[in-house]
Amino acid sequence: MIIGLTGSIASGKSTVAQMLQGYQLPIVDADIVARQVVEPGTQTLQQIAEAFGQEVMKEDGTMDREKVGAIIFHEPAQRKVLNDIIHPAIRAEMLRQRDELLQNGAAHVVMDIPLLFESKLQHFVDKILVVSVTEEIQLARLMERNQLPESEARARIASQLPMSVKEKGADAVIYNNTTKQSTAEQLEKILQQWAVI
Ligand SMILES: CC(C)(COP(=O)(O)OP(=O)(O)OC[C@H]1O[C@@H](n2cnc3c(N)ncnc32)[C@H](O)[C@@H]1O)[C@@H](O)C(=O)NCCC(=O)NCCS
Ligand SMILES: Nc1ncnc2c1ncn2[C@@H]1O[C@H](COP(=O)(O)OP(=O)(O)OP(=O)(O)O)[C@@H](O)[C@H]1O
Repeated sequence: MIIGLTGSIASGKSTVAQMLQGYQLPIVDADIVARQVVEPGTQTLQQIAEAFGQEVMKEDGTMDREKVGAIIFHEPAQRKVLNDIIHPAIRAEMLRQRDELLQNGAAHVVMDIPLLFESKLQHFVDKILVVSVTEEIQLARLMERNQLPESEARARIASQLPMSVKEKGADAVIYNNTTKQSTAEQLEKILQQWAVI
């Protein structure tokens, strides 16, 4: 079974992904792939430098993530420019990693895709698991984790679909508002229901 793990920014996807790894389930992580496809020397990075200018490049030849983030989380048109360049590369690499795991005998693969709904990638997966939090907790955890002022954190949250839309499209929802223990218990029940464990 291919499980799509999604939710909004700072909802707790990585936290749940770590728990899934504890069940020996292999993960394909879109955020990691998004870093791999812009490594120095890639065509994708070259296209980003052409579109956004040399000022988004660091001296060591890597992409300045902070600068790109400051642009694209505030300007929808610029976000589309970046997405149009980077998303095809991310998709191709994610499918390659998924197929490699399946060929190597994995019975189940988890695909951690923050923008699964925004990018309409439901067809990539068999079941969709959404990690949900209230906006208040999401905001507090995002500000704390990324050391962001409230305005920056709100801009990032606003750049994604509302949590309620993601919950509607889910096969199962984990409510990650309280303890990690509660989250782990909800996850275990879902995996049992889906006969993954
Ligand atoms: C803008 C970038 C450089 C900021 O880098 P940074 O290290 O600060 O954040 P990171 O990559 O860890 O992403 C954190 C979270 O931001 C959200 N996010 C990232 N990109 C986007 C986007 N284009 N639209 C909406 N939300 C996004 C996701 O929830 C993601 O999990 C980076 O996020 C990026 O390259 N984004 C484009 C690729 C993409 O869409 N990634 C999301 C997964 S496919
Ligand atoms: N149940 C919880 N209780 C307390 N803190 C939590 C809980 N779940 C997650 N966190 C914390 O909230 C922050 C966001 O969680 P996490 O990084 O797992 O989210 P994410 O959905 O993967 O985020 P992103 O979309 O940005 O990659 C982290 O600092 C994490 O340690």
